[in-house]
Amino acid sequence: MKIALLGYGKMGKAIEEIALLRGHQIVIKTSDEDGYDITQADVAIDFSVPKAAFFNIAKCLKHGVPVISGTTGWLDNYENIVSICKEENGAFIYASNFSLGVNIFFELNKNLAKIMSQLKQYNVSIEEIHHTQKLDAPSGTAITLAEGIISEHSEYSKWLLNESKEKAIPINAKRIDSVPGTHIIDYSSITDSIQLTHTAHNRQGFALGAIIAAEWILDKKGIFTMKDVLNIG
Ligand SMILES: NC(=O)C1=CN([C@@H]2O[C@H](COP(=O)(O)OP(=O)(O)OC[C@H]3O[C@@H](n4cnc5c(N)ncnc54)[C@H](O)[C@@H]3O)[C@@H](O)[C@H]2O)C=CC1
Ligand SMILES: O=C(O)C1=N[C@H](C(=O)O)C[C@H](O)C1
Repeated sequence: MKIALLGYGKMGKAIEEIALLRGHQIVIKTSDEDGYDITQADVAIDFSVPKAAFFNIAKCLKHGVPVISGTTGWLDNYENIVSICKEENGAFIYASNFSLGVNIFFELNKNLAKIMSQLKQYNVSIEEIHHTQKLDAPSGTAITLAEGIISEHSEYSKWLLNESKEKAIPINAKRIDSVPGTHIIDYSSITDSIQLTHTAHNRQGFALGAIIAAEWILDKKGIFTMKDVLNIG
């Protein structure tokens, strides 16, 4: 398939490498919002920056090009994209994390939250560690984890960044050198702690997941998630 890479930074380059190995063609690679004809592509993959994602995704949908977005930090505009996708009868997937491992981790997180909801002596917190170039905090993945806990655990109704309050899940964001992405869910009581950890060793898992999603969406119409693509949970 012919792929447009909207965002040609760390992720764009990792996606290009795996896409070529899988026999795909990169017809557009851009770090700008203009100066290319999106209709040359069968599918677009947006890994850009929070302020550019909405424009990039909307442009694809308005030109009938299915689009995958992994950009984080733009979700205030998610419902607008849903409306555009419906109006244009387009195809769209957003995932805060495209890796298989994290999508399994999302399911483990919800199952654990369901159990811990019965055990009020444990308090939950989330830690996310990323490289120092990351623009947004907390990570999109940490937000998805917090939302997963809130959906299953009656004690929690929101999350807070680097802050503890009743009914809120604290998300502690750390930025260290070149860490690709580590997420830790911690349930602690006075007597012990239970932790679930996902550690990305590099960006290949994110990149492969995004390409698998792009291959999957080619003949679809609608708004999907990685649960639809991977058929897990
Ligand atoms: N969902 C997932 O699985 C993952 C999501 N991410 C997210 O993907 C995004 C990109 O991450 P990285 O590649 O590490 O960042 P990066 O900073 O290396 O690359 C972003 C690129 O976007 C370019 N850009 C700026 N404005 C643009 C525009 N208007 N149109 C297209 N490109 C534009 C920048 O010049 C830069 O080259 C971030 O939001 C990050 O959180 C990162 C890894 C995995
Ligand atoms: O910016 C990154 O690098 C990553 N961003 C995503 C996020 O915000 O969750 C996914 C991954 O953790 C890497």
